[in-house]
Formats: sequence, C-alpha cells, structure tokens
Amino acid sequence: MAGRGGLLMLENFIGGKFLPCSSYLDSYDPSTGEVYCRVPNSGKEEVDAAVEAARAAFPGWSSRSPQERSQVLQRLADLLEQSLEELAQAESKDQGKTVTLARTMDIPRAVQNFRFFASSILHHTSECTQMDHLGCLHYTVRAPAGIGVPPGVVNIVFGTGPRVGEALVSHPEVPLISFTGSQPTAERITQLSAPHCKKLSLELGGKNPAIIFEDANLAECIPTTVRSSFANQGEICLCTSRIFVQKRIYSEFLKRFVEATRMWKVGIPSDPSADMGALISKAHLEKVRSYIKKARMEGAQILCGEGVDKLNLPPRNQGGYFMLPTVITDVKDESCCMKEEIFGPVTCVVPFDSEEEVIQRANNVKYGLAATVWSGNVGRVHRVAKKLQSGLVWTNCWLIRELNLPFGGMKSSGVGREGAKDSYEFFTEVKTITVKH
Ligand SMILES: NC(=O)c1ccc[n+]([C@@H]2O[C@H](COP(=O)([O-])OP(=O)(O)OC[C@H]3O[C@@H](n4cnc5c(N)ncnc54)[C@H](O)[C@@H]3O)[C@@H](O)[C@H]2O)c1
Ligand SMILES: N/C(=C/C=C\C=O)C(=O)O
Repeated sequence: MAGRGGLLMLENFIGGKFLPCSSYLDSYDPSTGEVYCRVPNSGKEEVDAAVEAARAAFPGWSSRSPQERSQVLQRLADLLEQSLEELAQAESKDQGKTVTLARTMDIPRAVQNFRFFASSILHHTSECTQMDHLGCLHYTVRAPAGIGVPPGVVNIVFGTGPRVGEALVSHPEVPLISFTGSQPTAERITQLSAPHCKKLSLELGGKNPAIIFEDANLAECIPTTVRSSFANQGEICLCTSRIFVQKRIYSEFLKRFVEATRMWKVGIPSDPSADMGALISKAHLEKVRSYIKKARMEGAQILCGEGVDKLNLPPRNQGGYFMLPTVITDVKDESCCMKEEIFGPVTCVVPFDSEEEVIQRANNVKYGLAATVWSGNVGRVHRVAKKLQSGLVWTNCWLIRELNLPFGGMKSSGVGREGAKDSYEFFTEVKTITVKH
C-alpha cells in the first residue's frame, strides 16, 4: 500500500489479515541508495500475535490430507507464475539484483520449489518391522510439526533480527527453526533456542572452492566459474570465492579469467544487458570493500575490479551500492580473504601442484558448503569429490539443483539438510508404534 510521500508501506500479515505496525523502518533501493519503502519494525507483541494465530490454525490445517495441502501449494505456484514480472521487479528493487536474474532464477525457482514439494509430500512412505517370535509389528507414523496456508497458517512479521528475530526464535510455542543466514547469527539462535530444545535446520555460509585441474575444459570452466563467482553480486551462499588452478595452466587460466571477468557487466538492475546489479546494503558494500583493502595491505595483487577499473553508472545511481567484480591473486591461504566468507563479487585465484595438496588446502577452512571440481578425468572427479569437506560438489558444472537429494553444508556451513526426504523429516515428528497381535 502507498503511504506518506508515495512511499510503499508494507504491513505484517497475521491471522490472514494485513495489519499496520506501531513503528516502521526505512528500506533502501540498493541501486540508488534512496528510501523507497517503509517496513514494520515489529517486536514481541507482533510475534506473539503471529504465533497465537499459527497455533489456532494448526489443528485444522495439520488434519488436512496431503492431497489437500498439495493442491494449496500448487495453487500458490500458479499465483506466483501469474505475478512473475511484478514479483521479479519487487525482488530486484529490494535486493539490488538485476531484474533479469530475478525473472529467470529467483521467481521461477520459488515456483519450482512449491511444485516440487506439492508433489513430494504425496509420495512419502513410513517404516515397519516385524517380530514374529513375539507376535509384534512396529511401524512409524509422521505428524506435521510446522504449518501451511489458510488464515493463520502463514504469518509474515517484518523487522530486525535482534528485535523480531529473537522474539520468534525464543518463543516457547515455536517448536522448530529453519534458519538460513550467517554462522554468527546461527550461533545466537542456537543459544536462544537451546533452553527449549528446539529442532534446528541451519543453512549457513560458505567459502566455496573451485578446483581446476590441468585437463579441465577451459572453454566451459571459465564462463561457468565467472558466473559462480559473481552471480547475484556474489551474494549466493554457493558462490565460488577460492579458485585453485593447477600450476601448468595457471597463467593461461588467469589471463582468460580476468578477461572474462572484465566482460561481466555491472549495471542498473533494469538494464537487460547487466550481469550484476547492486549489493544489498551500504554497510555490506563497505564490508566487502574492506576485504579488498586488507588483501592489498597483505601484499596481494588485485588484477581487476575494485580500485583497478572504472565503474560507469548513470548520475541517478551514483549513490547505489555498486562495485566491480574483483579478482585477487598472490594471496596466502591464511589471509582473511581465503578464510572468511565475503559474500560479495570477490574471488581469489591461487595455483596448486598436486591433487593431495589441493584437497588439503580446499578443506582447510571452517566452512563446508559447496565446491566445484573441473577435470576430464572421471576417476579423479569422483575421488576428489569424495574427499572434499563440502555438503555439495558440482563437477564440470555449477548450481544444477536436484531438490530430491540433500542440500546443505557441514562444519560451520550448517546443521541438517533440505530436500524431499530431509525436509519431510525435519518438518514432521516421527513416532514408532508397536502392536502386539
Ligand atoms: N546455506 C544456504 O542455503 C544459504 C542461503 C542463502 C544465504 N546463506 C547465508 O546467509 C548469509 C547472508 O544472509 P544475511 O546477511 O541475511 O544473514 P544474517 O545472518 O545477517 O541474517 C539472516 C536472518 O537472520 C535474522 N537475524 C539476524 N540477527 C538475528 C538474531 N539475533 N536472532 C534472530 N534472527 C536474527 C535477520 O534478520 C535475517 O532475517 C550468508 O552467510 C550466506 O552464505 C546461506
Ligand atoms: N537453499 C538454497 C539456497 C541457494 C542459494 C543461496 O544463496 C537452495 O538452492 O535450495
């Protein structure tokens, strides 16, 4: 809804109704740095109302058949598809990404998720064992732990993490938390939820390596690794931020990779030729830039991007949170740029000699989310993939998502997995029943 001065005013959605809030936060258009929207600054009161609405809806919704709930999810997917363009524009305006990316990736993926899970909930089976000598049959049943769509079943409460997020994760009547975000926040959420023994699914950050062997197909590897490094301004948990290249092809790779990176166009989000838009916030842009400053101070080389090449933007977008895709070399494995998640359009390229060496170096970070391995040797890609401490390994490709199989990270990249079976098990409680006959 439009509010004062034509600003978009968002409202919470609780118990099937849009509700105003007592205070609001400014939300900025990342491509201009200007306030374009006001968002409810909700707190405990709003969270309590949302949890109460959800608890009231739970008995009715959880007793609906999987077929009924599947139809609701399919209908949601239909509505998303019908509003694809409007949603893509809104997502781009809110996050800074190009409209093209929102139109071709984010919104279609949301539709795919709803359709996938609308189907998968129809095909789960339970387990059963027999103890004939005791005349016993044991079987499992699963009951919903979370909730779906009718009034009160989905509630949207806007606000800041510390204020509204903490009220939600520490609420005694919220039995489980599916969190996607940074590891430091996950640490806080784990502390707050511990007294209630809540079930946690944590999808966290990564410091994802690309390992490029000398027999890699560079014509495929280079464009894909540019995309895996800089898509969505590098603000994808699965983005590549460390590129290990076998020594014999290191110089050729670096030359071609930097050329291709310079072709990765930064532009205003509405520009259909732009490959990358603005970063999410001014604070995040400054955080990402600080890593490049640190790299310079450590004696690393910045081959292109921030501080090397010129960013051309229209006058209206000079205040936007833009930066160029940046390639760092001559950086040590111990550098913060090689150890910490930057979550921006920054990637480090370093050489390696042997398979054993690169596996040890790739694993030598606290994260373990995703990795890519590039080689024409099928035995090697299987062997290396198995030894990498990552929950996801793509070989000779990137970001081909298979929703049937587990998605998630190990070590500091998270706890638990998402996917057909994994999500079903996370969002339900299992019970074993024994019947003596
Ligand atoms: N593994 C995945 O699937 C995946 C997907 C996307 C992003 N990520 C990760 O998310 C991070 C970037 O997202 P971000 O900047 O929004 O992360 P963030 O941790 O800053 O915030 C994540 C969410 O937590 C909320 N929050 C913040 N403090 C909180 C608190 N004290 N209590 C409760 N809630 C709180 C925020 O409001 C936000 O909604 C990166 O680390 C990225 O790798 C992971
Ligand atoms: N959960 C997922 C996250 C993907 C990218 C995050 O930045 C997914 O693909 O299912």
